[in-house]
Amino acid sequence: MNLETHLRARRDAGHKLLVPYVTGGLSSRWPDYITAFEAAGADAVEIGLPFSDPMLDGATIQEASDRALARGATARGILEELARLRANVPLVAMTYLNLVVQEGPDAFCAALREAGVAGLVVPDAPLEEAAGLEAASVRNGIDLVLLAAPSSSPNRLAEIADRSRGFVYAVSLMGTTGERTDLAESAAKLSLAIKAVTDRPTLLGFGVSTPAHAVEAARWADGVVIASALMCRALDGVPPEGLAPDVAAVRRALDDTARSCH
Ligand SMILES: O=P(O)(O)OC[C@@H](O)[C@@H](O)c1c[nH]c2ccccc12
Repeated sequence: MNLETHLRARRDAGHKLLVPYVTGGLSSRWPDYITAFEAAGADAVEIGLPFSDPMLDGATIQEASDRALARGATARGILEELARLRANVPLVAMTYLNLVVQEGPDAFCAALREAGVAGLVVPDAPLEEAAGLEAASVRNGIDLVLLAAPSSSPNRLAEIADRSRGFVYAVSLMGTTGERTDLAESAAKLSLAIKAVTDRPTLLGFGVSTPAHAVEAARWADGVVIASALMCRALDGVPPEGLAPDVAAVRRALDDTARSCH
C-alpha cells in the first residue's frame, strides 16, 4: 500500500490524519500495538527501529529504545515480525542514519519493502546527503519522509516539501521528542508555511500529547504523529488493548473537528 496515495485519499475524503507510534521490540507483544492502533482508527503507524544513541529523542522514546535493545531487538528481527503481521494501514519505519548506513541504503530499503513497510523517516539524514537514500527508496517503492523544522528557511522548506514523499513531517519545535503541556507556538507558523508551498499531506509531530493538542494541530496541519504520550503509558505496562482507547479518543476528537468544519 503506497503511503502517500493512502494519506492523500484519506485527507481528500475529509479526514484529519492520525499516525501513532510504537517502538519495535518494546515488549513481546509489541506488534499487537500496531493492530490495536489500526483498530482504533490510525491512518498509518510509525514503528521505531531502536538505536543506541537516539539523539533527537527525549526521555520516553529513549527509554523505550533502551528497553527494546535490552530485550535483544534488532532491525532485522523487527522487520521479520512486521512481515508476518498483515497490517491494513501503511507502516512507516523511523530510524537513525547509522542503521541505514550499516546495511547500505539499497539493502535497507529492500528489507523494508520485503517487510511490507511503506515509508521511512530518518531524522538525522542531512538533506544535502540524502540523495543516495532517496534514490534507494524510490528503487524500492518506499516513501522517504523528510522533516521540516521551525529553523528551516523558506527556500529549504520548499525544497523539503518538494522532495519529501508520503507526507511532510513538521517538527513542531526545536528540541527533542516528548510530551509537553502545550503545543509549541512555532507549530502553527511552520504548518502553514509548509501548506503554503505544497499539497502533500503535512503532519505535525513532537509534543502532540492529548486529543486537545491534536485538534489544535489539525487547524493548520493535515494531521498528527503521536509517540511519547503513548509510549509513556506502554512503558508503565499498559498493554495494546489498554492503549487503544487513547488512540480512539484522539480519533474521535479529530473526527468531531472535521465535522464542525462543514
Ligand atoms: O514523541 P512525540 O513528542 O509525540 O513526537 C513524535 C516522535 O516521537 C516520533 O515521530 C519519533 C520518534 N523518534 C523520532 C526521532 C526524530 C523524529 C521523530 C521521531
